[in-house]
Amino acid sequence: MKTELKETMDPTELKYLKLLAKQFPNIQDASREIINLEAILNLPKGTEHFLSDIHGEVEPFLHILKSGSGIIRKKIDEIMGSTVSQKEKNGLAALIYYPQEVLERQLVLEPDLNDYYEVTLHRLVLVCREVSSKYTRSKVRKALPKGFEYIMEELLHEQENEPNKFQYYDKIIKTIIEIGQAQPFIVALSELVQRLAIDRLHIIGDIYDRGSGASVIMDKLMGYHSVDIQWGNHDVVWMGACAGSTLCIANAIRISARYGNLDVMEEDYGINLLPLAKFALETYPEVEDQFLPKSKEPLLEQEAKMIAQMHKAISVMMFKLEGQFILRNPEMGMDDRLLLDKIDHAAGTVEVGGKTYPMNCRVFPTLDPADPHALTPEEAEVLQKLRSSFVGNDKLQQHVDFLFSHGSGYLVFNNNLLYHGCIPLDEDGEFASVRLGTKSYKGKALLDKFEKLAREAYGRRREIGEQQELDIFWYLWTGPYSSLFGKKAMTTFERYFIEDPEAHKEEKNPYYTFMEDEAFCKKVLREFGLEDPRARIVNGHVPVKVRKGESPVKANGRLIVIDGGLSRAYQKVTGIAGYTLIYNSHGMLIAAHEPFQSAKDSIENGTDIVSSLSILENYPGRLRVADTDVGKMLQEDVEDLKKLLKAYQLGFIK
Ligand SMILES: O=P(O)(O)OC[C@H]1O[C@](O)(COP(=O)(O)O)[C@@H](O)[C@@H]1O
Ligand SMILES: [Mn+2]
Repeated sequence: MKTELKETMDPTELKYLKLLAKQFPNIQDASREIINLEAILNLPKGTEHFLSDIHGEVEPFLHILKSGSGIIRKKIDEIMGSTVSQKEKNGLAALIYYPQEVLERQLVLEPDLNDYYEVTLHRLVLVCREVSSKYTRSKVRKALPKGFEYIMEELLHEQENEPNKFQYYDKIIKTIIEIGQAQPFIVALSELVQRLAIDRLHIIGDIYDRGSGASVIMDKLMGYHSVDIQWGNHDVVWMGACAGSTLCIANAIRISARYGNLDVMEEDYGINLLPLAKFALETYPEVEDQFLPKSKEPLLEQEAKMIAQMHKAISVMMFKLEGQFILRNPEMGMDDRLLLDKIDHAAGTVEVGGKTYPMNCRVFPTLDPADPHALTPEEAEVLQKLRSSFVGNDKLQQHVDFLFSHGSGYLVFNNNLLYHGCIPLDEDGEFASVRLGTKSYKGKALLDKFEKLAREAYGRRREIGEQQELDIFWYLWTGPYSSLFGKKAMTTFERYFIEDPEAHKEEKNPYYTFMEDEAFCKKVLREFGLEDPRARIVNGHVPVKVRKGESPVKANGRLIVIDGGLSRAYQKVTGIAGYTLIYNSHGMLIAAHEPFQSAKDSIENGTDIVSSLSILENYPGRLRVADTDVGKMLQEDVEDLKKLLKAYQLGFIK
């Protein structure tokens, strides 16, 4: 037997097993690990949570995150059934989401606080047990808050239904209250429920722009236990801005001005906008309506006026820089976006796509018709100052570093393909072939190349002398074959300066027609190595117009679009406040969210924002860790360990 194995054992394999033996130096250790891994493989698959197009809307984002898109409320229902009133269940959910705030209110409202604490602690432990039941003890232990680990473990694993254990269990809870630790304990348990309810968070792009809270959202994501991000077109603008692209910087400021968020930009990132303000006040004394901010809160007239002036100043700079970008990158095929040179200043018209339109504005004091894309010395100076504010910005850099370390252009994860925009197609539905440098790329290779170029540009940002080296970020924002943008052109210029809505239309890539087709989606999935009939594409970027009868589920369930419009500015178009997706061991659920009132409303009235959770697919058997990507790796580990065990048993390794 021994010789037989010796003859068949590959020397490289033996070498590998000897290395493995350093980690598991004897039969007992290797056996224990095999048993441990086999047990993990049989646990139910962890819950994944998908969010997209957050667009700086921090309050609804946090609420969706805290509530696990309704998963926690569902668990409460399952545990409490109809033994507890709806009102109490809502109250418990609100407590789990906002423990500090709810407890503060209870201090005033509750006639018998100790009784409230006791009931609440008992209930929280039940919920906590339920959400932790999917994990190994060791994983739960690692998630336990410092200081409370021991007691929490006791509570989570005690069988209080056993008569001789009940008193012990009950005493722990009573003592927590007696020694004045109920509040911190409730907070810790609530946060633990939030933490354990979701095993992995996926953000399908567009964290930035429109709303005011992107920086807070990034901080939250950086502290989250397990997250990946697929870059959105709005995110790459900020990534490019951080790398020093003046064009991306101008665009980030333009959008912040458009939505009245310049103050947040100054407060959150410490961007010094004074040079821009000074220049704008001197250069554009008149206010034009199209540059007034679309702000949720009414602004003081004077403030709105000043933002409008800055908005116009930075937009003109952006159009000039975009013109320079187009001229230095002829192969990118964006000549049709050269528009400043198509303005007839005397007639007050502009020619776009062979059609002449009247312009709603004739005031372009910094524009030289002979050289329309040249910056004036003052504009160049303003941009240089803004650039140094962005490039030397520690906080922005931390956020963008995180977008690079935890983000990518697309992701294949547990049988799903995740990306923000699209796979660029030709008119006939074939993967479009795009020339980048000396070669052409299409399908997966194109997305890989985009990502590689962005990573390289960011990695080299400190050595970069020419703006051209950062142009990949602008192409990803608005290029006709950008996988993040997915449209032929962005009509920003037209939407500022031409009244005719015909000129504002943006033509979508044929992808958005083909995405409805099951055979096409399967082809995309195959391109990314997903052959399983249950594989799916999860897409963001295009608001689902529920109001017009659109559905987030396309192509017989092979593709799901989860941009329902968290962005408040888009809710009138969509009719709801966004979709999110849950993928747990039972299957997939889509949560459709109603517009979010406020965290205050949830705290005071127990209101939630999930309007409905609908089942997209229910698997007949439960999915196990063995069915996941991590599970596949663990299975390989088990195989290796079994070989090691055999090598020990047969004496190849002593
Ligand atoms: O409504 P706004 O903020 O002016 O933005 C409109 C622009 O946003 C875009 O839709 C891109 O943003 P999204 O990625 O959120 O769709 C452009 O295509 C369009 O020109
Ligand atoms: Mn987008």
